[in-house]
Amino acid sequence: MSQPSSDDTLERLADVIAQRRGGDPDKSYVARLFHKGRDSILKKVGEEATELVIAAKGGERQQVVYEAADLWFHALIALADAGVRPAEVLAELRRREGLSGLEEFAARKAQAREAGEP
Ligand SMILES: N=c1c2ncn([C@@H]3O[C@H](COP(=O)(O)OP(=O)(O)OP(=O)(O)O)[C@@H](O)[C@H]3O)c2ncn1[C@@H]1O[C@H](COP(=O)(O)O)[C@@H](O)[C@H]1O
Repeated sequence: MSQPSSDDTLERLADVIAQRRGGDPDKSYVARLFHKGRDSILKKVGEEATELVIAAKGGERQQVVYEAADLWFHALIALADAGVRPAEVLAELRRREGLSGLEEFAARKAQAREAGEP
């Protein structure tokens, strides 16, 4: 049996997060975080990013998976707070597919030079 795609997982999780918004903070972690407000959500994203960095430095594979899941989960809450769906982020990544990061950087630099920016 084939596994559902990761795109479905992010969309389904985003649906659950949207449903929890405005829910009882005593019954739902997501509701509690929304209740605490944007600063708390963004602080959590920063903490989870740092935890992923530490795990990746440590090099323990499974720990990296756990911390990346924590980061993606909290990033989805931040996206919901900003009114952005995962599909929009995935579409942006798809748009960048095949576009070399180095070429994009060089084009941006050239544009800035033409515009007389330092
Ligand atoms: N994927 C997750 C998920 N990942 C991590 N977490 C929680 O995120 C919290 C923060 O993680 P930390 O490592 O920072 O742990 P902590 O020490 O408890 O946090 P702090 O006290 O330091 O703030 C933990 O309580 C985790 O349980 C999650 N909580 C919920 N989900 C998903 O969200 C759905 C809705 O959850 P509820 O809103 O709780 O119903 C669930 O069914 C899951 O699918």
